[in-house]
Amino acid sequence: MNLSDLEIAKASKMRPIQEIAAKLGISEEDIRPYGKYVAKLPLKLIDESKMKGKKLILVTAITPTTAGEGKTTASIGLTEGLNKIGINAAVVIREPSLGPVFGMKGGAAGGGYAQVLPMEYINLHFTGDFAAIEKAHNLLAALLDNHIHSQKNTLNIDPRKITWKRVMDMNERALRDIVIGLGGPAQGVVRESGFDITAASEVMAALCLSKDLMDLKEKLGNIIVGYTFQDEPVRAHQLKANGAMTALMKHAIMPNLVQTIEGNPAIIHGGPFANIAQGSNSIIATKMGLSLADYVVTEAGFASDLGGEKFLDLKCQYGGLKPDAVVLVATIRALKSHAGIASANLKEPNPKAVADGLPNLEKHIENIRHFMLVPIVAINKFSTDSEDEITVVTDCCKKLGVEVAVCEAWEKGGEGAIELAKAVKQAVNTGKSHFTPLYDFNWPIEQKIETIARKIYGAAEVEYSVKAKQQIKLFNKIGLDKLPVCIAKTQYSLSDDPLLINRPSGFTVKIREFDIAAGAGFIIPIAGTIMRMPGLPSKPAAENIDIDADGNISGLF
Ligand SMILES: Nc1ncnc2c1ncn2[C@@H]1O[C@H](COP(=O)(O)OP(=O)(O)O)[C@@H](O)[C@H]1O
Ligand SMILES: O=COP(=O)(O)O
Ligand SMILES: [Mg+2]
Repeated sequence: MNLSDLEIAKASKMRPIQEIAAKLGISEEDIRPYGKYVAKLPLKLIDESKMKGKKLILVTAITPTTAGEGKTTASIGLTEGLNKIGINAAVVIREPSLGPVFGMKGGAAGGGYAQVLPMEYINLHFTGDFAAIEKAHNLLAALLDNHIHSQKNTLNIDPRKITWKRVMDMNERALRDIVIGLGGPAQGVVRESGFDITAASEVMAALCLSKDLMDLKEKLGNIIVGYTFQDEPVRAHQLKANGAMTALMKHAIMPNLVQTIEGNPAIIHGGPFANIAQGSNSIIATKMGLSLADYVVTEAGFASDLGGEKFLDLKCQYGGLKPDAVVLVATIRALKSHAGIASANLKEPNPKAVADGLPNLEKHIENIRHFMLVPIVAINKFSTDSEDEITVVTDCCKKLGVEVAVCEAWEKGGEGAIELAKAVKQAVNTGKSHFTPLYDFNWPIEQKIETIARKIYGAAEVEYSVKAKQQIKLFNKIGLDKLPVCIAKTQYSLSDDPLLINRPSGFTVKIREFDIAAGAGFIIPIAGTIMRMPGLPSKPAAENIDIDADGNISGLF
Protein backbone atom coordinates (compact mmCIF):
# COMPACT_ATOMS: atom_id res chain seq x y z
CA MET A 1 0.00 0.00 0.00
CA ASN A 2 1.50 3.35 -0.93
CA LEU A 3 -1.22 5.78 0.14
CA SER A 4 -0.58 7.78 3.32
CA ASP A 5 -3.07 7.75 6.22
CA LEU A 6 -4.19 11.23 5.16
CA GLU A 7 -4.64 10.22 1.49
CA ILE A 8 -6.69 7.17 2.53
CA ALA A 9 -8.78 9.35 4.83
CA LYS A 10 -9.39 11.96 2.12
CA ALA A 11 -10.30 9.28 -0.43
CA SER A 12 -12.87 7.75 1.96
CA LYS A 13 -16.52 8.68 1.40
CA MET A 14 -18.04 9.91 4.64
CA ARG A 15 -21.71 9.53 5.52
CA PRO A 16 -23.74 12.41 7.01
CA ILE A 17 -23.39 12.23 10.80
CA GLN A 18 -27.15 11.81 11.11
CA GLU A 19 -26.78 8.37 9.45
CA ILE A 20 -24.11 7.36 11.96
CA ALA A 21 -26.28 8.59 14.83
CA ALA A 22 -29.19 6.56 13.49
CA LYS A 23 -27.00 3.42 13.69
CA LEU A 24 -26.95 4.04 17.44
CA GLY A 25 -30.66 4.77 17.55
CA ILE A 26 -30.11 8.49 18.10
CA SER A 27 -32.65 10.80 16.45
CA GLU A 28 -31.62 13.88 14.47
CA GLU A 29 -33.18 16.13 17.13
CA ASP A 30 -30.90 14.64 19.77
CA ILE A 31 -27.57 15.49 18.18
CA ARG A 32 -25.74 18.81 18.02
CA PRO A 33 -24.01 18.81 14.59
CA TYR A 34 -20.63 20.42 14.11
CA GLY A 35 -20.74 20.48 10.31
CA LYS A 36 -21.82 17.47 8.21
CA TYR A 37 -19.63 14.77 9.74
CA VAL A 38 -19.29 15.49 13.47
CA ALA A 39 -21.83 15.93 16.26
CA LYS A 40 -21.84 16.32 20.01
CA LEU A 41 -24.05 13.94 21.98
CA PRO A 42 -26.14 15.14 24.93
CA LEU A 43 -25.59 13.39 28.24
CA LYS A 44 -29.26 12.41 28.41
CA LEU A 45 -28.35 9.58 25.99
CA ILE A 46 -26.59 7.80 28.87
CA ASP A 47 -28.97 5.22 30.31
CA GLU A 48 -27.38 2.90 32.85
CA SER A 49 -30.33 0.51 32.57
CA LYS A 50 -29.42 -0.04 28.91
CA MET A 51 -25.81 -0.88 29.80
CA LYS A 52 -26.71 -4.25 31.29
CA GLY A 53 -25.45 -7.17 29.21
CA LYS A 54 -23.39 -4.90 26.99
CA LYS A 55 -19.73 -5.88 26.38
CA LEU A 56 -16.77 -3.64 27.18
CA ILE A 57 -13.43 -4.52 25.56
CA LEU A 58 -10.23 -2.73 26.61
CA VAL A 59 -7.40 -2.51 24.07
CA THR A 60 -3.94 -2.20 25.57
CA ALA A 61 -0.48 -3.10 24.30
CA ILE A 62 3.02 -4.34 25.06
CA THR A 63 5.74 -1.80 25.85
CA PRO A 64 5.87 0.33 22.69
CA THR A 65 8.51 1.76 20.39
CA THR A 66 8.42 5.54 19.94
CA ALA A 67 5.98 5.13 17.02
CA GLY A 68 3.31 3.28 19.02
CA GLU A 69 2.16 -0.32 18.31
CA GLY A 70 -1.35 0.25 16.99
CA LYS A 71 -3.86 0.26 19.86
CA THR A 72 -5.97 3.01 18.32
CA THR A 73 -5.65 1.41 14.87
CA ALA A 74 -6.53 -2.04 16.22
CA SER A 75 -9.44 -0.63 18.28
CA ILE A 76 -10.94 0.88 15.16
CA GLY A 77 -10.14 -2.21 13.09
CA LEU A 78 -11.70 -4.50 15.69
CA THR A 79 -14.85 -2.36 15.69
CA GLU A 80 -15.04 -2.69 11.91
CA GLY A 81 -14.52 -6.46 12.22
CA LEU A 82 -17.19 -6.85 14.90
CA ASN A 83 -19.69 -4.98 12.71
CA LYS A 84 -18.74 -7.24 9.80
CA ILE A 85 -19.71 -10.30 11.84
CA GLY A 86 -23.06 -8.71 12.70
CA ILE A 87 -22.30 -7.17 16.07
CA ASN A 88 -23.43 -3.60 16.75
CA ALA A 89 -20.11 -2.23 17.98
CA ALA A 90 -18.83 1.29 18.58
CA VAL A 91 -15.30 2.43 19.26
CA VAL A 92 -14.64 4.96 22.03
CA ILE A 93 -11.24 6.64 21.90
CA ARG A 94 -9.37 9.69 23.11
CA GLU A 95 -8.95 12.97 21.23
CA PRO A 96 -5.46 13.50 19.77
CA SER A 97 -3.12 16.07 21.35
CA LEU A 98 -1.18 18.54 19.17
CA GLY A 99 1.92 17.59 21.14
CA PRO A 100 2.44 14.28 19.32
CA VAL A 101 0.70 15.55 16.14
CA PHE A 102 3.46 18.17 15.67
CA GLY A 103 6.06 16.18 17.59
CA MET A 104 7.06 12.56 17.08
CA LYS A 105 4.13 10.11 17.10
CA GLY A 106 1.76 11.98 14.84
CA GLY A 107 -2.00 11.90 15.17
CA ALA A 108 -4.25 9.48 17.04
CA ALA A 109 -7.06 8.75 14.58
CA GLY A 110 -5.79 5.28 13.72
CA GLY A 111 -3.99 4.41 10.50
CA GLY A 112 -4.24 2.78 7.09
CA TYR A 113 -7.78 1.47 6.48
CA ALA A 114 -8.57 1.55 10.20
CA GLN A 115 -9.13 5.23 10.84
CA VAL A 116 -11.79 7.55 12.21
CA LEU A 117 -12.92 10.43 10.01
CA PRO A 118 -12.63 13.33 9.34
CA MET A 119 -9.01 12.61 10.28
CA GLU A 120 -7.53 16.10 9.83
CA TYR A 121 -10.37 17.74 11.79
CA ILE A 122 -10.03 15.20 14.61
CA ASN A 123 -6.22 15.57 14.73
CA LEU A 124 -6.18 19.39 14.74
CA HIS A 125 -8.74 21.57 16.52
CA PHE A 126 -11.69 19.15 16.43
CA THR A 127 -14.68 20.57 18.35
CA GLY A 128 -12.63 22.73 20.69
CA ASP A 129 -12.68 20.55 23.80
CA PHE A 130 -8.92 20.90 24.34
CA ALA A 131 -9.21 24.67 23.96
CA ALA A 132 -11.98 24.77 26.58
CA ILE A 133 -9.90 22.65 28.95
CA GLU A 134 -6.90 24.92 28.46
CA LYS A 135 -8.93 28.10 29.04
CA ALA A 136 -10.55 26.71 32.19
CA HIS A 137 -7.17 25.61 33.53
CA ASN A 138 -5.51 28.93 32.77
CA LEU A 139 -8.46 30.96 34.09
CA LEU A 140 -7.85 29.35 37.48
CA ALA A 141 -4.16 30.28 37.26
CA ALA A 142 -5.07 33.88 36.40
CA LEU A 143 -7.58 34.14 39.25
CA LEU A 144 -5.01 32.69 41.64
CA ASP A 145 -2.29 35.21 40.76
CA ASN A 146 -4.86 38.00 40.70
CA HIS A 147 -6.00 37.07 44.22
CA ILE A 148 -2.45 37.43 45.49
CA HIS A 149 -1.90 40.69 43.60
CA SER A 150 -5.25 42.52 43.69
CA GLN A 151 -7.15 40.90 46.57
CA LYS A 152 -4.49 41.35 49.24
CA ASN A 153 -4.01 37.57 49.43
CA THR A 154 -6.74 37.28 52.06
CA LEU A 155 -6.51 33.49 51.65
CA ASN A 156 -2.98 33.74 53.04
CA ILE A 157 -1.52 31.73 50.16
CA ASP A 158 2.23 31.13 50.33
CA PRO A 159 3.44 32.05 46.80
CA ARG A 160 6.30 29.55 47.21
CA LYS A 161 3.82 26.68 47.74
CA ILE A 162 1.58 27.23 44.73
CA THR A 163 1.28 23.92 42.83
CA TRP A 164 -1.13 25.02 40.07
CA LYS A 165 0.65 25.68 36.77
CA ARG A 166 -0.60 26.69 33.34
CA VAL A 167 -1.14 24.34 30.38
CA MET A 168 -0.73 24.46 26.64
CA ASP A 169 -1.39 21.76 24.05
CA MET A 170 2.11 21.87 22.60
CA ASN A 171 5.45 20.18 23.33
CA GLU A 172 7.14 23.24 24.80
CA ARG A 173 10.13 22.40 27.02
CA ALA A 174 11.03 26.14 27.25
CA LEU A 175 7.91 26.72 29.36
CA ARG A 176 8.44 23.89 31.84
CA ASP A 177 9.91 26.18 34.49
CA ILE A 178 9.35 29.94 34.27
CA VAL A 179 9.31 33.05 36.46
CA ILE A 180 6.17 35.20 36.29
CA GLY A 181 5.26 38.68 37.58
CA LEU A 182 8.46 40.33 36.35
CA GLY A 183 8.52 44.05 35.46
CA GLY A 184 7.65 45.76 38.73
CA PRO A 185 4.76 45.91 41.27
CA ALA A 186 2.05 46.51 38.66
CA GLN A 187 2.84 43.15 37.04
CA GLY A 188 1.83 40.98 39.96
CA VAL A 189 3.90 38.93 42.40
CA VAL A 190 7.20 37.53 41.16
CA ARG A 191 7.24 33.75 41.59
CA GLU A 192 8.24 30.52 39.91
CA SER A 193 5.63 28.72 37.80
CA GLY A 194 5.53 26.68 34.62
CA PHE A 195 3.45 24.90 31.99
CA ASP A 196 2.34 21.30 31.66
CA ILE A 197 0.89 19.93 28.44
CA THR A 198 -2.94 20.11 28.32
CA ALA A 199 -3.15 16.31 28.25
CA ALA A 200 -1.77 16.39 31.81
CA SER A 201 -4.22 19.04 33.05
CA GLU A 202 -6.32 18.20 36.08
CA VAL A 203 -9.24 19.83 34.25
CA MET A 204 -8.79 17.14 31.55
CA ALA A 205 -8.74 14.46 34.23
CA ALA A 206 -11.82 15.89 35.95
CA LEU A 207 -13.68 15.92 32.63
CA CYS A 208 -12.74 12.29 32.02
CA LEU A 209 -13.84 11.14 35.47
CA SER A 210 -17.02 13.22 35.86
CA LYS A 211 -20.53 11.88 35.47
CA ASP A 212 -22.18 15.19 34.50
CA LEU A 213 -21.79 18.98 34.48
CA MET A 214 -22.52 19.49 38.20
CA ASP A 215 -20.13 16.68 39.15
CA LEU A 216 -17.50 18.37 36.98
CA LYS A 217 -18.16 21.70 38.73
CA GLU A 218 -17.68 20.05 42.12
CA LYS A 219 -14.47 18.35 41.01
CA LEU A 220 -13.11 21.63 39.61
CA GLY A 221 -13.99 23.39 42.86
CA ASN A 222 -11.99 20.84 44.84
CA ILE A 223 -8.78 21.39 42.87
CA ILE A 224 -5.95 22.25 45.25
CA VAL A 225 -3.99 25.18 43.79
CA GLY A 226 -1.45 25.49 46.62
CA TYR A 227 -1.07 25.91 50.35
CA THR A 228 -1.22 28.69 52.94
CA PHE A 229 1.71 29.76 55.09
CA GLN A 230 0.28 27.29 57.64
CA ASP A 231 0.31 24.45 55.05
CA GLU A 232 -3.49 24.40 54.72
CA PRO A 233 -4.67 23.45 51.19
CA VAL A 234 -6.30 26.22 49.10
CA ARG A 235 -8.97 25.05 46.69
CA ALA A 236 -10.39 26.55 43.51
CA HIS A 237 -13.81 27.19 45.02
CA GLN A 238 -12.18 29.51 47.56
CA LEU A 239 -11.14 31.64 44.57
CA LYS A 240 -14.73 31.45 43.26
CA ALA A 241 -13.23 29.97 40.07
CA ASN A 242 -15.14 26.76 39.39
CA GLY A 243 -18.39 28.33 38.18
CA ALA A 244 -16.68 30.16 35.33
CA MET A 245 -14.40 27.19 34.64
CA THR A 246 -17.42 24.92 34.28
CA ALA A 247 -19.22 27.46 32.08
CA LEU A 248 -16.25 27.18 29.71
CA MET A 249 -16.79 23.40 29.67
CA LYS A 250 -20.51 23.56 28.86
CA HIS A 251 -20.04 21.99 25.39
CA ALA A 252 -16.82 20.11 26.13
CA ILE A 253 -18.70 17.88 28.60
CA MET A 254 -20.56 16.35 25.63
CA PRO A 255 -18.75 13.55 23.78
CA ASN A 256 -18.12 13.82 20.04
CA LEU A 257 -19.63 11.41 17.50
CA VAL A 258 -17.70 10.69 14.30
CA GLN A 259 -17.37 7.67 12.02
CA THR A 260 -14.90 4.99 10.97
CA ILE A 261 -13.88 4.51 7.33
CA GLU A 262 -16.53 1.78 7.04
CA GLY A 263 -19.24 4.01 8.52
CA ASN A 264 -19.37 2.60 12.04
CA PRO A 265 -19.87 4.88 15.06
CA ALA A 266 -16.89 6.30 16.92
CA ILE A 267 -17.14 8.41 20.06
CA ILE A 268 -14.20 10.66 20.96
CA HIS A 269 -13.89 12.44 24.32
CA GLY A 270 -11.00 13.59 26.45
CA GLY A 271 -7.32 13.08 25.72
CA PRO A 272 -5.09 12.43 28.75
CA PHE A 273 -1.76 10.73 28.07
CA ALA A 274 -1.12 7.50 29.94
CA ASN A 275 2.50 8.14 30.94
CA ILE A 276 1.87 11.45 32.74
CA ALA A 277 -1.91 11.20 33.38
CA GLN A 278 -4.62 8.54 33.56
CA GLY A 279 -4.59 7.80 29.82
CA SER A 280 -8.24 6.91 29.16
CA ASN A 281 -11.14 8.63 27.45
CA SER A 282 -14.07 9.77 29.59
CA ILE A 283 -16.42 7.72 31.72
CA ILE A 284 -19.20 9.75 30.07
CA ALA A 285 -18.23 8.63 26.56
CA THR A 286 -17.74 5.01 27.61
CA LYS A 287 -21.13 4.88 29.32
CA MET A 288 -22.72 6.59 26.35
CA GLY A 289 -21.24 3.92 24.07
CA LEU A 290 -22.49 1.14 26.37
CA SER A 291 -25.97 2.74 26.42
CA LEU A 292 -26.16 2.86 22.63
CA ALA A 293 -24.16 -0.07 21.21
CA ASP A 294 -23.89 -3.78 22.13
CA TYR A 295 -20.07 -3.87 22.19
CA VAL A 296 -17.79 -0.98 23.07
CA VAL A 297 -14.14 -1.17 22.09
CA THR A 298 -12.01 1.34 23.96
CA GLU A 299 -8.30 2.02 24.28
CA ALA A 300 -6.01 3.22 27.06
CA GLY A 301 -2.62 4.76 26.37
CA PHE A 302 0.71 3.02 26.00
CA ALA A 303 0.99 -0.45 27.57
CA SER A 304 -0.71 -2.50 30.28
CA ASP A 305 1.58 -1.00 32.96
CA LEU A 306 0.32 2.54 32.19
CA GLY A 307 -2.99 3.07 30.40
CA GLY A 308 -4.13 -0.48 31.07
CA GLU A 309 -3.53 -0.37 34.83
CA LYS A 310 -5.00 3.12 35.18
CA PHE A 311 -8.07 2.24 33.10
CA LEU A 312 -8.72 -0.78 35.31
CA ASP A 313 -7.79 0.55 38.75
CA LEU A 314 -8.85 4.18 38.38
CA LYS A 315 -11.45 4.69 35.64
CA CYS A 316 -13.31 1.38 36.12
CA GLN A 317 -13.52 1.77 39.90
CA TYR A 318 -14.72 5.36 39.66
CA GLY A 319 -17.10 4.57 36.81
CA GLY A 320 -18.40 1.22 38.06
CA LEU A 321 -17.26 -0.33 34.77
CA LYS A 322 -16.35 -4.01 34.33
CA PRO A 323 -14.39 -4.99 31.23
CA ASP A 324 -15.34 -8.30 29.63
CA ALA A 325 -12.05 -8.86 27.81
CA VAL A 326 -8.72 -7.22 27.12
CA VAL A 327 -7.06 -7.13 23.71
CA LEU A 328 -3.28 -6.95 24.06
CA VAL A 329 -1.73 -5.48 20.92
CA ALA A 330 1.71 -6.83 20.11
CA THR A 331 3.90 -6.07 17.12
CA ILE A 332 6.86 -7.91 15.69
CA ARG A 333 8.80 -4.65 15.61
CA ALA A 334 8.26 -3.89 19.30
CA LEU A 335 9.25 -7.42 20.31
CA LYS A 336 12.46 -7.10 18.29
CA SER A 337 13.16 -3.74 19.91
CA HIS A 338 12.94 -5.51 23.30
CA ALA A 339 15.62 -7.89 22.06
CA GLY A 340 17.83 -4.85 21.57
CA ILE A 341 17.49 -4.57 17.78
CA ALA A 342 18.11 -0.96 16.67
CA SER A 343 15.11 0.91 15.22
CA ALA A 344 16.86 1.13 11.82
CA ASN A 345 16.90 -2.70 11.60
CA LEU A 346 13.41 -3.51 12.89
CA LYS A 347 12.10 -4.21 9.40
CA GLU A 348 14.62 -6.99 8.75
CA PRO A 349 13.15 -10.48 9.38
CA ASN A 350 14.66 -11.87 12.60
CA PRO A 351 12.59 -14.63 14.27
CA LYS A 352 15.26 -15.15 16.92
CA ALA A 353 15.02 -11.51 18.01
CA VAL A 354 11.24 -11.86 18.15
CA ALA A 355 11.70 -14.85 20.47
CA ASP A 356 14.17 -12.89 22.60
CA GLY A 357 11.61 -10.10 23.03
CA LEU A 358 8.81 -12.43 24.16
CA PRO A 359 9.38 -11.90 27.92
CA ASN A 360 7.89 -8.42 27.52
CA LEU A 361 4.74 -9.91 25.99
CA GLU A 362 4.60 -12.58 28.70
CA LYS A 363 4.74 -9.89 31.40
CA HIS A 364 1.86 -7.94 29.87
CA ILE A 365 -0.20 -11.14 29.60
CA GLU A 366 0.55 -11.76 33.29
CA ASN A 367 -0.51 -8.19 34.09
CA ILE A 368 -3.94 -8.64 32.54
CA ARG A 369 -4.39 -11.88 34.45
CA HIS A 370 -3.57 -10.02 37.69
CA PHE A 371 -6.93 -8.28 37.15
CA MET A 372 -8.66 -11.68 36.65
CA LEU A 373 -9.31 -10.75 33.03
CA VAL A 374 -9.01 -12.80 29.83
CA PRO A 375 -6.27 -11.51 27.51
CA ILE A 376 -6.48 -11.89 23.73
CA VAL A 377 -3.23 -11.15 21.93
CA ALA A 378 -3.70 -9.22 18.69
CA ILE A 379 -0.63 -9.31 16.48
CA ASN A 380 -0.89 -6.01 14.62
CA LYS A 381 0.65 -7.11 11.32
CA PHE A 382 3.05 -4.81 9.47
CA SER A 383 3.91 -5.41 5.81
CA THR A 384 7.49 -6.22 6.79
CA ASP A 385 6.52 -9.02 9.21
CA SER A 386 7.48 -12.52 8.08
CA GLU A 387 5.36 -15.65 8.64
CA ASP A 388 8.21 -17.17 10.70
CA GLU A 389 8.22 -14.16 13.01
CA ILE A 390 4.46 -14.31 13.47
CA THR A 391 4.65 -18.04 14.21
CA VAL A 392 7.09 -17.32 17.05
CA VAL A 393 4.39 -15.20 18.72
CA THR A 394 1.45 -17.50 18.02
CA ASP A 395 3.41 -20.49 19.37
CA CYS A 396 4.22 -18.52 22.54
CA CYS A 397 0.55 -17.64 23.07
CA LYS A 398 -0.60 -21.21 22.50
CA LYS A 399 1.97 -22.40 25.05
CA LEU A 400 0.57 -19.89 27.56
CA GLY A 401 -3.01 -20.84 26.76
CA VAL A 402 -3.78 -17.36 25.46
CA GLU A 403 -6.06 -16.63 22.50
CA VAL A 404 -4.15 -14.97 19.66
CA ALA A 405 -5.27 -13.46 16.36
CA VAL A 406 -3.42 -11.73 13.57
CA CYS A 407 -4.92 -8.29 12.93
CA GLU A 408 -4.51 -6.91 9.40
CA ALA A 409 -6.95 -4.01 9.80
CA TRP A 410 -4.35 -1.40 8.93
CA GLU A 411 -4.02 -2.96 5.47
CA LYS A 412 -7.52 -4.37 4.96
CA GLY A 413 -9.92 -2.55 7.31
CA GLY A 414 -12.62 -4.68 8.94
CA GLU A 415 -11.93 -7.62 6.64
CA GLY A 416 -8.51 -7.84 8.25
CA ALA A 417 -9.96 -7.99 11.79
CA ILE A 418 -12.58 -10.71 11.43
CA GLU A 419 -10.36 -13.34 13.09
CA LEU A 420 -9.79 -10.96 16.01
CA ALA A 421 -13.49 -10.07 16.18
CA LYS A 422 -14.46 -13.73 16.40
CA ALA A 423 -11.89 -14.31 19.16
CA VAL A 424 -13.23 -11.32 21.09
CA LYS A 425 -16.85 -12.41 20.63
CA GLN A 426 -15.98 -15.83 22.00
CA ALA A 427 -13.95 -14.44 24.90
CA VAL A 428 -16.59 -11.99 26.11
CA ASN A 429 -19.20 -14.76 26.16
CA THR A 430 -17.13 -17.33 28.08
CA GLY A 431 -17.77 -15.60 31.39
CA LYS A 432 -14.15 -16.31 32.36
CA SER A 433 -13.44 -12.65 33.15
CA HIS A 434 -14.02 -11.67 36.76
CA PHE A 435 -12.60 -8.17 36.85
CA THR A 436 -10.86 -7.49 40.17
CA PRO A 437 -8.98 -4.21 40.69
CA LEU A 438 -5.43 -4.45 41.98
CA TYR A 439 -5.96 -2.37 45.10
CA ASP A 440 -8.51 -0.71 47.34
CA PHE A 441 -8.52 3.10 47.40
CA ASN A 442 -8.47 2.95 51.22
CA TRP A 443 -5.07 1.31 51.42
CA PRO A 444 -2.12 3.47 52.56
CA ILE A 445 -0.46 5.47 49.76
CA GLU A 446 2.77 3.47 49.88
CA GLN A 447 0.89 0.17 49.72
CA LYS A 448 -1.03 1.27 46.63
CA ILE A 449 2.16 2.37 44.87
CA GLU A 450 4.13 -0.71 45.88
CA THR A 451 1.37 -3.08 44.80
CA ILE A 452 1.42 -1.61 41.30
CA ALA A 453 5.21 -1.41 41.14
CA ARG A 454 5.77 -5.00 42.23
CA LYS A 455 2.85 -6.73 40.51
CA ILE A 456 2.56 -4.74 37.28
CA TYR A 457 6.04 -3.35 36.69
CA GLY A 458 7.95 -6.27 38.23
CA ALA A 459 9.92 -4.00 40.59
CA ALA A 460 11.81 -5.33 43.61
CA GLU A 461 11.12 -2.22 45.68
CA VAL A 462 10.05 1.43 45.67
CA GLU A 463 12.17 4.30 46.98
CA TYR A 464 10.89 7.77 47.95
CA SER A 465 12.89 11.02 47.88
CA VAL A 466 12.91 13.25 50.97
CA LYS A 467 10.44 15.56 49.22
CA ALA A 468 8.15 12.65 48.33
CA LYS A 469 8.17 11.40 51.94
CA GLN A 470 7.26 14.89 53.19
CA GLN A 471 4.43 15.06 50.67
CA ILE A 472 3.05 11.68 51.80
CA LYS A 473 2.98 13.01 55.37
CA LEU A 474 1.09 16.11 54.17
CA PHE A 475 -1.39 14.02 52.15
CA ASN A 476 -2.06 11.84 55.19
CA LYS A 477 -2.60 14.96 57.30
CA ILE A 478 -5.07 16.62 54.91
CA GLY A 479 -6.96 13.43 54.02
CA LEU A 480 -5.76 12.83 50.46
CA ASP A 481 -4.34 9.40 51.35
CA LYS A 482 -7.58 7.61 50.41
CA LEU A 483 -7.31 8.69 46.77
CA PRO A 484 -6.16 6.24 44.08
CA VAL A 485 -2.71 6.64 42.56
CA CYS A 486 -1.89 7.53 38.95
CA ILE A 487 1.84 6.85 38.53
CA ALA A 488 3.69 9.04 36.04
CA LYS A 489 6.56 7.13 34.45
CA THR A 490 8.24 6.39 31.13
CA GLN A 491 6.24 4.42 28.54
CA TYR A 492 9.35 2.84 27.07
CA SER A 493 10.02 0.45 29.94
CA LEU A 494 8.10 -1.54 32.51
CA SER A 495 10.42 0.18 34.97
CA ASP A 496 10.91 3.93 35.46
CA ASP A 497 14.16 3.79 33.44
CA PRO A 498 13.54 4.03 29.67
CA LEU A 499 16.77 2.10 29.02
CA LEU A 500 15.55 -1.06 30.81
CA ILE A 501 13.86 -2.81 27.87
CA ASN A 502 12.14 -6.21 27.63
CA ARG A 503 11.26 -7.64 31.07
CA PRO A 504 13.58 -6.00 33.62
CA SER A 505 13.70 -7.42 37.17
CA GLY A 506 15.22 -6.57 40.52
CA PHE A 507 14.89 -2.85 39.82
CA THR A 508 13.83 -0.06 42.18
CA VAL A 509 11.12 2.43 41.23
CA LYS A 510 12.18 5.87 42.47
CA ILE A 511 9.37 8.31 43.34
CA ARG A 512 10.95 11.77 43.15
CA GLU A 513 7.87 13.78 44.08
CA PHE A 514 4.06 13.88 43.83
CA ASP A 515 1.61 16.01 41.93
CA ILE A 516 -1.98 15.92 43.04
CA ALA A 517 -5.35 15.98 41.32
CA ALA A 518 -7.46 16.45 44.46
CA GLY A 519 -10.40 17.63 42.38
CA ALA A 520 -10.31 14.91 39.72
CA GLY A 521 -9.58 12.44 42.51
CA PHE A 522 -6.11 10.92 42.42
CA ILE A 523 -2.53 11.53 43.51
CA ILE A 524 0.35 11.38 41.04
CA PRO A 525 3.59 9.72 42.13
CA ILE A 526 6.23 10.90 39.68
CA ALA A 527 8.79 8.20 38.96
CA GLY A 528 12.19 8.53 37.35
CA THR A 529 12.80 11.55 35.16
CA ILE A 530 9.42 11.77 33.37
CA MET A 531 8.29 15.34 32.53
CA ARG A 532 4.66 16.53 32.37
CA MET A 533 5.55 18.94 29.58
CA PRO A 534 7.21 16.97 26.74
CA GLY A 535 9.70 18.55 24.33
CA LEU A 536 9.75 18.51 20.53
CA PRO A 537 12.17 16.06 18.86
CA SER A 538 15.03 17.27 16.67
CA LYS A 539 12.89 16.52 13.55
CA PRO A 540 9.34 17.61 14.52
CA ALA A 541 6.50 16.20 12.42
CA ALA A 542 5.29 19.80 12.09
CA GLU A 543 8.11 20.48 9.62
CA ASN A 544 6.48 18.10 7.13
CA ILE A 545 2.96 19.48 7.47
CA ASP A 546 1.73 22.01 4.91
CA ILE A 547 -1.41 23.46 3.34
CA ASP A 548 -2.04 24.74 -0.20
CA ALA A 549 -4.14 27.62 -1.52
CA ASP A 550 -7.16 25.32 -1.77
CA GLY A 551 -6.87 24.37 1.89
CA ASN A 552 -5.51 20.90 1.22
CA ILE A 553 -3.40 19.83 4.19
CA SER A 554 -0.47 17.47 3.62
CA GLY A 555 1.98 15.69 5.89
CA LEU A 556 -0.44 14.96 8.74
CA PHE A 557 -0.26 11.27 9.84
N1 LIG B 1 -0.14 -2.56 10.92
C1 LIG B 1 0.41 -1.35 10.72
N2 LIG B 1 1.20 -1.12 9.65
C2 LIG B 1 1.75 0.10 9.43
N3 LIG B 1 1.58 1.17 10.26
C3 LIG B 1 0.78 0.98 11.34
C4 LIG B 1 0.16 -0.26 11.63
N4 LIG B 1 -0.56 -0.12 12.79
C5 LIG B 1 -0.39 1.15 13.19
N5 LIG B 1 0.40 1.81 12.32
C6 LIG B 1 0.84 3.21 12.44
O1 LIG B 1 1.60 3.28 13.65
C7 LIG B 1 1.32 4.52 14.33
C8 LIG B 1 0.80 4.20 15.73
O2 LIG B 1 -0.48 3.63 15.61
P1 LIG B 1 -1.56 3.93 16.75
O3 LIG B 1 -2.77 3.14 16.44
O4 LIG B 1 -1.70 5.40 16.93
O5 LIG B 1 -0.81 3.30 18.01
P2 LIG B 1 -1.08 3.57 19.58
O6 LIG B 1 -2.52 3.97 19.73
O7 LIG B 1 -0.75 2.26 20.22
O8 LIG B 1 -0.13 4.66 19.94
C9 LIG B 1 0.31 5.27 13.45
O9 LIG B 1 1.02 6.16 12.62
C10 LIG B 1 -0.31 4.18 12.60
O10 LIG B 1 -0.77 4.67 11.37
O1 LIG C 1 -1.13 8.09 26.05
C1 LIG C 1 -0.72 7.50 25.04
O2 LIG C 1 -1.57 6.98 24.13
P1 LIG C 1 -1.13 6.11 22.85
O3 LIG C 1 -0.43 4.89 23.37
O4 LIG C 1 -2.43 5.76 22.14
O5 LIG C 1 -0.22 6.98 22.03
MG1 LIG D 1 -3.46 5.63 20.47
